[in-house]
Amino acid sequence: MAPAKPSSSKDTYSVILPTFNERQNLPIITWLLNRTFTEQNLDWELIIVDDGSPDGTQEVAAQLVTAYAPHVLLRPRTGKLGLGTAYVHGLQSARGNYIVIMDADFSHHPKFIPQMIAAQRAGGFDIVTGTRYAGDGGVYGWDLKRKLTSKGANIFADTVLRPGVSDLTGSFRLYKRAVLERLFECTEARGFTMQMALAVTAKSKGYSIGEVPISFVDRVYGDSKLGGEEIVEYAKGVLQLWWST
Ligand SMILES: Nc1nc2c(ncn2[C@@H]2O[C@H](COP(=O)(O)OP(=O)(O)O[C@H]3O[C@H](CO)[C@@H](O)[C@H](O)[C@@H]3O)[C@@H](O)[C@H]2O)c(=O)[nH]1
Ligand SMILES: [Mg+2]
Repeated sequence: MAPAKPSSSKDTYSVILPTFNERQNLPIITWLLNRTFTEQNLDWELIIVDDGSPDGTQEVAAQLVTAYAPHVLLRPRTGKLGLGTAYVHGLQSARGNYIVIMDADFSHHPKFIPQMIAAQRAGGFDIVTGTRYAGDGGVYGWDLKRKLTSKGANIFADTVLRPGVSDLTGSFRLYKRAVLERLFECTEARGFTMQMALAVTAKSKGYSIGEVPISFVDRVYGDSKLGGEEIVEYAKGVLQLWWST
């Protein structure tokens, strides 16, 4: 799909970037985001929600706030409070009418953002989700166990809930701000289950979801924070949603 055409619209895109031990990734992802939005002539901001990373991520973020002023904001929290509440926290400071949620470790590459914006504009979608499991999308660098976990999680949720979204666990998404606010209000899940719960709830409320195939490349620096506990929580979350819808 063609990238979004340069625009002089009044739209503002707020990128919410949760970080935990992303000192090495943060400067490069910020540079790429700045280049991407500048090339597209789009108004943008980056909101870094760091949870007291012991590796010094916040010190790096503070330098980026100065270097990219006024585009970068740091909204730190004192402890590791999880991905879902980090999004909610970041949204409180966002001024954009569109919100991009993504990871800081390059598994979600900024180069896909113009395609997501173009898809949103073309289809008028409430949400556009990056998908690893449709079209040219794919996953690179994961071992077999992680690939099976991810694919299995999607098949499980799709079989139980039938939402018609090809990548339910992916978190690289563009939302209309009002839609995300509404979904946060009516979705209890705040762990790794949240991505799936947001997509399923969105569908049940009649919001439209477009898809853009993405290449998800495993991180080079740092470690994933996904563990066995999150997988059990995910399975419980699918069943709870099934029960309540
Ligand atoms: N602030 C904050 N950030 C966090 C926390 N835990 C993780 N992060 C940040 O959230 C992003 C994703 O964390 P990863 O640890 O890299 O997750 P992953 O295992 O690669 O999982 C990704 O893929 C899954 C789908 O397969 C997604 O479900 C998941 O949301 C994420 O995108 C990274 O930017 C990481 O620094 C936390 O407790 N607090
Ligand atoms: Mg990752």
